[in-house]
Amino acid sequence: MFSLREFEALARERLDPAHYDYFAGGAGDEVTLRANEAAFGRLALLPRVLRGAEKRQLDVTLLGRRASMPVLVAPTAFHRLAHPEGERATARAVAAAETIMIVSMASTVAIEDVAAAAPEATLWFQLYIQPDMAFTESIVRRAEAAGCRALVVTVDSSARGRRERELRHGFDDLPDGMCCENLRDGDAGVRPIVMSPSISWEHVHRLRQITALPIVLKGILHPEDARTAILHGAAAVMVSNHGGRQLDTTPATIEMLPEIAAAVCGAVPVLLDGGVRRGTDVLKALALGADAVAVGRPVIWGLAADGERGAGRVLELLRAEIEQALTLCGCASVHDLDPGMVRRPC
Ligand SMILES: Cc1cc2nc3c(=O)[nH]c(=O)nc-3n(C[C@H](O)[C@H](O)[C@H](O)COP(=O)(O)O)c2cc1C
Ligand SMILES: O=C(O)C(=O)c1ccccc1
Repeated sequence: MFSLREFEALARERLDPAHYDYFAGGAGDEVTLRANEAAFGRLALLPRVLRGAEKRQLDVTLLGRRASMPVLVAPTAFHRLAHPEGERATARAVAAAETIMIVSMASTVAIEDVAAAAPEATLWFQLYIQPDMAFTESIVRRAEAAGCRALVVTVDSSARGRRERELRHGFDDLPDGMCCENLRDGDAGVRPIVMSPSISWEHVHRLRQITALPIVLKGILHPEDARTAILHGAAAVMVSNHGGRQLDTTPATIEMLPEIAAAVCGAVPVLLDGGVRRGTDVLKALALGADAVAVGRPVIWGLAADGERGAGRVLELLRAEIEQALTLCGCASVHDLDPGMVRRPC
């Protein structure tokens, strides 16, 4: 396997078609799903030459934790649909790669068990704020106790995206023996995840009173919301359109990045996900103002192909591609990239 795309092809062969389409699909006409990847393709890298740097530095520090490269694992639900070890395998691959896994609130392995499977991994916990704030607080306590280092609050999901591939397969529940383990509520069983239109900045404010963990807001697309996020004490913002799975026809994330980076103006780290498939995509995002990126589907394709090894291989392919592209761009470090190295051909 020599590229992330080959993993997707293999995953498609291996997975139940309903599960493949759950992972691969987007909302509506999948305009945004395609736009995320296509927008990277329209950008050109403008390399510098003869800058004589022997070694390259890929590591970054985010919210006080080192990652060996500027690539995180985005939160994605239901890893056990891709591999029996599920999120345990992903976390082990992330620990070996020395990067950061954002564990989905909708993981099919409980956050405590993900942490136990990979004690060395840096884990952040993704949260959909539930209107029942007492229940939200109990989930936050579990994430804290499991050793998660940040809360990544997803803010692009005031309703569930309408994904026609899921509707066509009638995919609306996990198979027997699998559930959202983080949603267990004592004798009440497993609660459904509520995506509520009532969630507001006020809830972010209340969450900050509940926990001392840094709060990352995921799903920011409007520069004005990036400014508001900082005013509300966000420790980082994540530019994301949920991989095209929520509101269709939003812009590609890489297209909004320059404006958001300008609005944030270095106040907090800026992360980006959506359509990152190559090391050159990572360089473009860093050049345009991201501190790091995250990958969603590619990790699932790796997991489906070969469990921990496959997810690990996906991360190592990206690392090798980043190192290669940095070298050819004349950069000794990921910090040497700047907006002048990215061109949009007219
Ligand atoms: C199958 C799948 C499940 C996802 N589940 C979640 C989730 O539980 N929480 C969340 O915040 N984002 C979720 N996302 C969105 C990802 O975090 C991320 O924004 C997106 O996948 C990035 O795009 P990429 O897949 O093109 O890399 C999911 C995405 C996919 C593909
Ligand atoms: O599928 C998704 O994109 C997603 O975010 C999600 C949220 C809750 C449960 C399952 C998946």
